Amino acid sequence: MSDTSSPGGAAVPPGEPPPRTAPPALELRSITQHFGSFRALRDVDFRVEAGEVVGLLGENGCGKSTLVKVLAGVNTPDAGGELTIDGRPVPLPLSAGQFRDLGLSFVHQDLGLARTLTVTENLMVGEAGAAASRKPINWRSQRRRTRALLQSYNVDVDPDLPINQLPPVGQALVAIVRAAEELKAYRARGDVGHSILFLDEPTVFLPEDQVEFLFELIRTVVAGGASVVFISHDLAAVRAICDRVVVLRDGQVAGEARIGEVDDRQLVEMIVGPVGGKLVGQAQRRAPGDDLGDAPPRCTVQGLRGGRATGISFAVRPTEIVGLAGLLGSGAEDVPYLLFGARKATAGRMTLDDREIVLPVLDPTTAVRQQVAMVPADRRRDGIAPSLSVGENATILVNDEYTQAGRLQGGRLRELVRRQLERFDVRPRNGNALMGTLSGGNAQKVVMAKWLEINPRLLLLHEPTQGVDVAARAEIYRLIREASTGGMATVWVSSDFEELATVCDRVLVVADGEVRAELTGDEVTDEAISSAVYHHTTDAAAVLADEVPTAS
Ligand SMILES: Nc1ncnc2c1ncn2[C@@H]1O[C@H](COP(=O)(O)OP(=O)(O)OP(=O)(O)O)[C@@H](O)[C@H]1O
Repeated sequence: MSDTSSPGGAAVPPGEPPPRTAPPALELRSITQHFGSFRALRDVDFRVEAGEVVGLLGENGCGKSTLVKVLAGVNTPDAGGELTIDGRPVPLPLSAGQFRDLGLSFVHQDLGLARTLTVTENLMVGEAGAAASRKPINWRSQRRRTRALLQSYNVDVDPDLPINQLPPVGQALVAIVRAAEELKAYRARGDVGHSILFLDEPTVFLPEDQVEFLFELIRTVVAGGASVVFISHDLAAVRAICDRVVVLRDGQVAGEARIGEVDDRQLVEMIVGPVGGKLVGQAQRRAPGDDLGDAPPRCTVQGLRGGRATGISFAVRPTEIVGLAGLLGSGAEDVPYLLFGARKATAGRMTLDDREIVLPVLDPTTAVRQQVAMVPADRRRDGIAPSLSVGENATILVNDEYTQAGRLQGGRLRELVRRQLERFDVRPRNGNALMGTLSGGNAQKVVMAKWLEINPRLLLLHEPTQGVDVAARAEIYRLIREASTGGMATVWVSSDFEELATVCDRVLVVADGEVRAELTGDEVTDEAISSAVYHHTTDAAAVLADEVPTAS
């Protein structure tokens, strides 16, 4: 760990802390934040030097988003905290929208887009608000400008589509473009101080092949003289783009380091404490000797069509975890939704044990009745009810089993929730907390708990560990492996090939809507999956423009 001062102006090469010559671009001191009696932040000091990319790391629920929301004017911290920007004190709390005048710009975890408005409408929000003119909006020229703007960032989304009809990756790219444009507009005012872009888990929605887009954007932002705060659980991404990391644990600063001075194990130990290092890279593959034998398939899928899938067939045996790997647009990401009936298949049959399911007429209610579970990628939209309690969310699918003479058995349900929160290490361990107040990763753990409670025969997963911290991720791998020993068949779709290599018994490579290759046993490695995916994809530059919506 080092003194990580750096100068004003230029980007700092990793591992070389030069002497400090200018005040930090931003400095927070003694920030404490209570929510009721719960203390989410305690005496946090945090600074960002000019031209620096700072990684803000820590376990799910440690307070990263809470700190960022203090700067966004969303949270009102306790009295006593201080903020300086370019050495000038700025009184706290900040008012809503004040961040724009301070040169701060945000991509929040929930992206902060107006979901029912179009891409064009979202990208002009700031501009329209700033323009005092009362002239009617010329939509045709707005759309043209939006298209040109998106093109300048190499983002291929339809300006006329409402945000909620874009896939998560498209939504994330729009939010990132909007934030970058806000910074540009601030700098264009001239005679302004430093500017800072805050990215709260931006890689969550970005498949591997889109992450480089984000890095390029960060480099451009820094080259333009701005700084970036990068919140992520993706340590490879942190290592690739950050100069320095600051780690929070339980709402306090647990340490900081220049990225070149710590290896992965040290980084993980800074985040989760000494035990954490043991968890990293721990494969959750089938135990030696526990082979699948010649058990007949539990689930067989034949001729699945819908979305980008043009004829996908495969089988999964009891206890087996089968990964589907493909680039965005390959069709792999459609499979869970089609097999759950969340999106209508145009053709295909699934056999689950001895029951045949005609996929084009399947709906989610029937799927659940057949003990098919699905953890969607976009949990904010499809996975949780934010205004219900954590307990209600976790038990919503099994209420019938806890009802007697038309009345819910409160005591038994509370006991179930207690066990679920314990098993999935959900923090805080409070079943009465509102789901919407949970941190992103903890919300994902509740979604997993909810689905595993129905004892699935078939578990469908789409990016199940996005936004989940490194220790909790290892725990989720273990819990799914444990649940599968009861005979559950699992289909795991992820753009994180390292994750597939860690958990899957077998990986199917999907390209152009079909299964093109199969990797088994020792072939299931990160490198082999990646190479097979690129080898079999004829058009690796899959586009977003004609991407289908992720769920109905
Ligand atoms: N508005 C709120 N009301 C009550 N509790 C809240 C509120 N916002 C956040 N919290 C709590 O504060 C703690 C910190 O949450 P925060 O979202 O900052 O975590 P995080 O570090 O960003 O986690 P993750 O990596 O999972 O996104 C959590 O326990 C969360 O439940």
